[in-house]
Amino acid sequence: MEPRLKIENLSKHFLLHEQGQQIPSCAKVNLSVFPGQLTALVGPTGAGKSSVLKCVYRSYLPSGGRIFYHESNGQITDLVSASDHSMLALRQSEIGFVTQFLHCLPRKSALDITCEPLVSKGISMNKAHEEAKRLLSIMKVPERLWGVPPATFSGGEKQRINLARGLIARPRLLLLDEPTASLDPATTDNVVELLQEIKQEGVAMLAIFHQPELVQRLAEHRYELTPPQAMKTNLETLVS
Ligand SMILES: Nc1ncnc2c1ncn2[C@@H]1O[C@H](COP(=O)(O)OP(=O)(O)OP(=O)(O)O)[C@@H](O)[C@H]1O
Repeated sequence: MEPRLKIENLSKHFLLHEQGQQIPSCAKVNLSVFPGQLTALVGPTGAGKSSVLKCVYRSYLPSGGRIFYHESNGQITDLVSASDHSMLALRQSEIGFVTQFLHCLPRKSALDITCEPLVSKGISMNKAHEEAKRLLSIMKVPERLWGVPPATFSGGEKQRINLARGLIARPRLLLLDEPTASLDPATTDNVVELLQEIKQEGVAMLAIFHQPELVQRLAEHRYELTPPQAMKTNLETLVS
């Protein structure tokens, strides 16, 4: 089977100019993600797991390597060198990212926030509302909260909205950064079931889970990262 995502020799480091220091974040990462399967990123704190996801989504610009993504039109795009315009288009139509945190416009109801990705794909508001209600029920968000803006929700409630919104449009590649971190066991079980359901639909996933038990239940592949060595560098050497 062809991978939907193939990462080759990916590295990311940050340059702290004031301290004259280079902070390595991840290095020599090589992995593949296949349609209908989940690859889990594992490793200790600071090993660079989130940085890998951010490089794929291009919130971070990689320092080296290649990230090949197989688009729905058959084209293979290197996400390291793709234009910002192409990246935005892929984020809108094919690549989704669910983190622990919900960033959204104030004064929009939880239901409308959940619907947004479907509506922007041209699905009617009625259909989008129906699917959003199905997902919010699975996530055990109480119905009384559906019409309320999530700004005042608890951490766990916000995370449920975030997940429902991230899954509703069925991206072809789904990046998950500890999506169940503040959920109770019953809701976590529902999320696992939902992720299994969308895996069967062919969605490819690259994910970080806090609980090793979830890796065991959901992942076809594991990729272990080790923290790269911190380097103190002379900035003059770096820029020359
Ligand atoms: N924006 C940034 N600026 C500077 N350093 C960063 C930045 N983002 C990440 N790092 C550094 O890169 C390293 C890897 O961080 P990252 O968050 O990717 O690790 P992680 O494996 O996801 O950790 P955790 O399991 O604790 O979430 C850390 O040393 C971190 O301090």
